[in-house]
Amino acid sequence: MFGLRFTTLVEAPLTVAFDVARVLGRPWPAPLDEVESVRPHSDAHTGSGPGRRRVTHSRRFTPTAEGTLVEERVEVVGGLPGPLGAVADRVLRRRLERAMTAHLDAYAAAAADRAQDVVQVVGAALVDGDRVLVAQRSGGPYDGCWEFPGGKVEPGESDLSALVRECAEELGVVVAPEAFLGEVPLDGVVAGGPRGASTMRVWSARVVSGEPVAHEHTALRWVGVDELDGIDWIAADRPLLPAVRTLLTRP
Ligand SMILES: Nc1nc2c([nH]c(=O)n2[C@H]2C[C@H](O)[C@@H](COP(=O)(O)OP(=O)(O)OP(=O)(O)O)O2)c(=O)[nH]1
Repeated sequence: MFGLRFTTLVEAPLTVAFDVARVLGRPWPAPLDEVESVRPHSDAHTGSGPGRRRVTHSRRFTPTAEGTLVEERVEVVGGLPGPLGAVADRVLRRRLERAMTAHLDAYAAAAADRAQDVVQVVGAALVDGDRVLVAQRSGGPYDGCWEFPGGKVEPGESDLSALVRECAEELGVVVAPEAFLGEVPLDGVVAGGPRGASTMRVWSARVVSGEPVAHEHTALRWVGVDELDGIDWIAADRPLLPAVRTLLTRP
């Protein structure tokens, strides 16, 4: 019995990191059965391995400021008892390590490549003391819903440059991004891409120059922690609220 753990940082949004991992599968021939799958956060598969062993392969996808951190665990149980079994386990372990390392390099490159075709959205949780700025969308499918100021990242643009540019265009202010708060999958079609492929990545930020004015939204509001839940948010944004609440209540 032994276990292996691998971590890979993928320059791709959560959804792309997850979907590409699923397409590529794993670098050994025996198929595994799915135990669970929570797109785009985790999956686990199990099945028979060589020499009457049982193999379980689980993956967890975590958003970070730099990209998606993919943690993989391969657990191998069973096999021959005694010293012979220990030797066989060592050989299999080395084979799996080599195969997984090559596989993960190819995977990271494929996911980064695929990410080029998926338009990303960035959002700013602009904080002033114990309040955060929310903006009411004007027109389109989310007309009247509230959101974080932000928008689509342009080709070749970094997430943070897009965040600063969008806040300047939408609110007429200069902002300084601070902490990465999280990433949520967007259900809809973004910029004509595949449905459900894009995500929004949100940072906390502060206004360093100017006073926010609604250039593109119907209205702006500074809200406190008690008002957060009652707002008619775009549904995709709700999973970010615990992180925003923490921002507003920290001493
Ligand atoms: N800005 C923003 N967009 C969000 C949020 N939640 C959410 O699902 N979205 C979706 C709505 C849109 O499909 C997409 C953002 O596109 P956008 O229309 O705001 O982008 P943009 O400012 O670049 O707009 P445009 O130049 O194409 O008009 O992300 C949010 O909190 N803020």
